[in-house]
Amino acid sequence: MIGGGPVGENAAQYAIQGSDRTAAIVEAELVGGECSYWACMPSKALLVPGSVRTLAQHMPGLAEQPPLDVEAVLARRDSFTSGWDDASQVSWAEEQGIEVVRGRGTLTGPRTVVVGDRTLVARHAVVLATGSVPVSPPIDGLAEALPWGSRDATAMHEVPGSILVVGGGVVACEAATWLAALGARVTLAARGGLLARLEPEAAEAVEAGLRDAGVDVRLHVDVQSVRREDARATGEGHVHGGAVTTTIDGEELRTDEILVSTGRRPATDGLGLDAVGIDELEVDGRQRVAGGDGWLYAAGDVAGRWQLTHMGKHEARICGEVIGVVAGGGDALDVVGVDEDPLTQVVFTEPEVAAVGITHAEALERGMRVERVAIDLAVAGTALQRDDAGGRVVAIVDADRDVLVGATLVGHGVAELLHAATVAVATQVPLSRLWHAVPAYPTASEIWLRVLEALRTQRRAA
Ligand SMILES: Cc1cc2nc3c(=O)[nH]c(=O)nc-3n(C[C@H](O)[C@H](O)[C@H](O)COP(=O)(O)OP(=O)(O)OC[C@H]3O[C@@H](n4cnc5c(N)ncnc54)[C@H](O)[C@@H]3O)c2cc1C
Ligand SMILES: NC(=O)c1ccc[n+]([C@@H]2O[C@H](COP(=O)([O-])OP(=O)(O)OC[C@H]3O[C@@H](n4cnc5c(N)ncnc54)[C@H](O)[C@@H]3O)[C@@H](O)[C@H]2O)c1
Repeated sequence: MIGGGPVGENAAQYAIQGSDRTAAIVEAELVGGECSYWACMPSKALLVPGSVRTLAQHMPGLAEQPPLDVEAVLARRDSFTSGWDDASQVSWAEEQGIEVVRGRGTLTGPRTVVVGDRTLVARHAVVLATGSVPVSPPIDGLAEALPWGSRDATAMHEVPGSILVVGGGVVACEAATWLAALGARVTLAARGGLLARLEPEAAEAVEAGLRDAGVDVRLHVDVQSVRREDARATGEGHVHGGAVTTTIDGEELRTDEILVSTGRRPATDGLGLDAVGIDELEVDGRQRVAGGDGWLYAAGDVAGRWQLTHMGKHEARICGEVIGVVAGGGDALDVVGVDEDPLTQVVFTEPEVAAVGITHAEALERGMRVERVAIDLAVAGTALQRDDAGGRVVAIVDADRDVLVGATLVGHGVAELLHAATVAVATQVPLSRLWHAVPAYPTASEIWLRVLEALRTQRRAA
């Protein structure tokens, strides 16, 4: 494996488990990758305290909430990143029989990876699991201002008094949420709307939530130039010098810091793809790289299908299984591929967004005869959980096959409601059967009964 993030770890484990094969993970930084140290884990650790406080604020009987104790929140975040020490993950790899090779790996020929002065030659396969790197827009003066990236925001050691978050995707929305909860004055500037790839209900609710939290949300704007006279490389997670002046649609904004969260691209620089005759990295449903002659695989962010840990690990499990089957003389096609598997995602903002499968717009693009149901997230189970319960559920149905192909929930705590919809979408259970899956009372899951009832009403009216 080149790259020891969650995907490289999982692919290695699945490729060798139950066999006498061996695996090596080549890792340039920390085993556990971006996810463990600068992405999923620290970001969620920073978001949970704010979410708990908002819940308490809407729960009669709980004392008035003081501001968050920033030091305690950052210390808890540090415990989730093990102080940026990967010793436990290295031990895990070694226990699985996986060797960890420190350094940057480069392909130099078929099955051959060079790491420093070491050359590793794989008997069966090489898996590219190098993740992704942030992209920075070509804004005048931005690079010279030494802006924060997502690593600074997740590994934050001091909370800037004020910060401009550039971008309208998941990183921007989540980072604006935790920065505001921790006391920063936040402005968010995006060139489009928020969370553009999700149902419009998600963007509307997240925008309202950010505004409620005091974030100045500026959408469909042009960030034209950035000026920072006193830019200093003070280190990751520290404010990088003096004030930043940003021109947005001709208007100047002065903040203590600026965070760039404008997307990521596959980490293929310096990987040596040209040495093995590959111009562009493309994978099939079994994670085999096109043009790789059967020995080269890619999974996770670098493979370019999606940029999510759980989806990358799903690819890794299939990739590892395929490697094992092929090494044992079998056919890769014996393993069911990932092609048709639905995407699941949770955006951990206030309110949360949880989505599976395709949106209404995607269903129409595919030429489906589609039914869309959108109802309020209002059942006894949600109302009991908090006084400001609310939100929406959108269900997308393929009318010809009578199956759910997409669902989006927007509301507090909806993350844990998603898997029921995921099971329905992934297994394509006919809705007539789903009617017999009775949700317990009074739980939030009753919302799925309401969706089916709304669909019946809609059908009767049509
Ligand atoms: C702020 C933020 C929050 C996120 N939150 C979530 C979330 O809540 N849930 C979710 O599902 N996803 C989340 N993501 C996305 C998630 O982090 C990625 O999808 C996931 O990390 C991808 O895993 P990976 O193993 O493919 O890559 P990575 O985790 O990036 O790991 C790749 C590893 O490869 C190493 N590497 C790269 N090149 C080389 C080389 N040439 N030689 C040796 N090693 C190399 C890197 O050092 C790194 O350790 C978040 C992303 C960000 C930025
Ligand atoms: N909870 C989660 O699962 C989670 C959390 C964080 C990140 N992620 C993953 O990480 C990936 C990267 O996230 P991201 O938010 O960086 O990327 P993204 O592609 O989701 O969003 C990029 C945003 O930046 C905006 N943008 C681009 N150029 C701009 C400019 N010049 N000025 C203003 N806005 C500009 C785009 O319009 C878009 O809104 C996502 O694909 C997501 O899957 C997941």
